[in-house]
Formats: sequence, structure tokens, C-alpha cells
Amino acid sequence: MATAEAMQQQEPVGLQIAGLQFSYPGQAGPPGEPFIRNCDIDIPRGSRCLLVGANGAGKTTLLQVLAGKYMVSPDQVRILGRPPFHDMDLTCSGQLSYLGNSWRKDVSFAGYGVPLQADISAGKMIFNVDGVDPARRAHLIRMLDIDIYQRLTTMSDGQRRRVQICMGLLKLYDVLLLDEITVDLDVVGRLKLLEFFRQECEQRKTTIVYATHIFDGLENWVTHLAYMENGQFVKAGPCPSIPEIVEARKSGTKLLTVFEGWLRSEREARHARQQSQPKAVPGSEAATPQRTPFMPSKHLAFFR
Ligand SMILES: Nc1ncnc2c1ncn2[C@@H]1O[C@H](COP(=O)(O)OP(=O)(O)OP(=O)(O)O)[C@@H](O)[C@H]1O
Repeated sequence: MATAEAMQQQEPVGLQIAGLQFSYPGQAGPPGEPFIRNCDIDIPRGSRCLLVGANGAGKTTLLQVLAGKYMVSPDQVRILGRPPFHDMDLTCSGQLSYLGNSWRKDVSFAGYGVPLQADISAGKMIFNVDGVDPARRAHLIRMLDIDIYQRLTTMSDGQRRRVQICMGLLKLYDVLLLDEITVDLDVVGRLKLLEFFRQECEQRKTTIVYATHIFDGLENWVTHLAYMENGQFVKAGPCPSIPEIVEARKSGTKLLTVFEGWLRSEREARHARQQSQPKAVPGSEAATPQRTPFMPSKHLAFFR
């Protein structure tokens, strides 16, 4: 009998990265290379890909490139077969959506023309969004346990976050890019949301890429994995193709333990490299970090 993962292999590709190269203006990768590089992967529709890596590895940068926020060559990123920067209809039509941390920081505005910190109730905020299936709206409000009569100004960070997530999920999406959106949620809220995402993938073939540092409850949730180190994938693909994940599933080892091992090895290797480099004399040219000058003709990054 075909496994769920084998069946997903037969699905059309939801998201494809091939030969992607990207740097922020002035940002240098290794000598002669861009910061984001070697990030090739095919993620079939209906898959849930976990994006992991140390702080600064490039997860948010990659998700924002996938979301079409920065220009890269059209053949380097395809979402549902289309380039996200050039094909603005992907985001305008709601097929592609990015829910990120910046949303949380940017609390004065949550989209849809409504100030999030206005002295109004959660219900007024949520019901302000047009063209929403009422059953989906009711399901989200129940699943996220939102008190629609509570005023936004009286909410805790986590309660306000639930309203933001609810608004972000009201419309139907084919590809969801999630950038650490569950940090403020309590355990039950987080597990319910993960279950909701699983149903979206299984029933509607939504494709999800989820960057997070919280691994509880993801053992049997994730179908694909991409582990980033310093702007590139060092392990990536369907879970059955990654030996450490296969082994962890067999032995019942937690994902947290696997990722902790990878991150510790990465850190030790980095420290060993730093130790082996010749010490720079403070104040000398070698001690001053050199930045690549911004050259518009060489950098393809244009901000939307
Ligand atoms: N707008 C920007 N301009 C220049 N460099 C940036 C910009 N945003 C991020 N960076 C740099 O890009 C690198 C990757 O950052 P990014 O936010 O993508 O990492 P991350 O893996 O999401 O980290 P974290 O787990 O801490 O959220 C970092 O070195 C960061 O300083």
C-alpha cells in the first residue's frame, strides 16, 4: 500500500527552488558567493516542510524571497509553477500568503485597512474581512478560542496574536509561508493550529513551509525538512530521505534532540574554524570587518 509520503511524491510541485542566489545589498556570503545559495528543493502540493537553522541562518530571508518580496531570476523560485516576484497575481489572488513575525512587530496595522490596536472588539476586526466563507470563519474563531467580544486593547500578546493568525487564515490559500508564528501561543493553541494546518494540507492540498525554533508536536507533522546553515541548505528533502530523521522516527527520538545535535556540531565547527584563523591585531585592517560595497548593477535585490 502506498504511504501518504509516497503519494505526496506524485502530487504536482507546490514550491520549487532551483539555483537560487540572493544577498541583501552590501551583504557578503563566502568569498565570491551570495548569502543565499545551494537551497534547491521540490516540495509537492499538500506537503508540510519544516525550515530549521540557527539564528541568522537565513530562514526569514528565504521565506521572504519565496513570498516574492525580493526580485530573483524567475526560474530560481516557482510557486505553483509561477515566479512569485514577477507574478503578482499569486499574492493578490490569495494563492500565496506569508505570515511572519514582522506582522507581530508591526502591530499598528494588520492588513485589510483596520488598525489592530484600535479600541474595537476582536469580532469587529475579524468580521471586517470581505469574501470569507462563514463556516471557515466560525471554525477559525472556535479553533483559536477567540472571544470576539473582547476589545483588542485589553488583550494579552497571545490573545492578540490569535486574532492576527485568524485574520491571516480567513481566506483560502494554496501555499502558506509561516515564519515562527506560534511563539506567543499556549500549548493547546499551538497544537490546535498545527492540526488545522495538517487538515488544510490533507483536504485542500495546501503547501506549507514553516520556520520555527519550537519543535514540540512536530514529529509526525512534518513531511519535508530543510536545515539551513549560513544561507544554504545542508540537509533538505522528504523526511524519508534524511537518515537522521528516519533513525529518530524508528527509535522514538525527539526532533528537538536531532536538531540540537546538528546545531551543536555546527557551532563547534564554526568555533574551531575561528580558532584556527590567525589573530588580527586590534585596529589593523585585518581586524576591521570588510563589507562588500553596494553596486546596483551587481545586486539583484529590489525592495517591494
Ligand atoms: N534587511 C536586511 N538587510 C541586510 N541584512 C539582513 C537583513 N535582514 C536580515 N539580514 C541578515 O541576513 C542574515 C539572515 O537573517 P535571517 O533573518 O534571514 O535569519 P533567520 O534564520 O531567520 O534568523 P532567526 O532564527 O534569528 O530569525 C543575518 O545575518 C541578518 O543579519
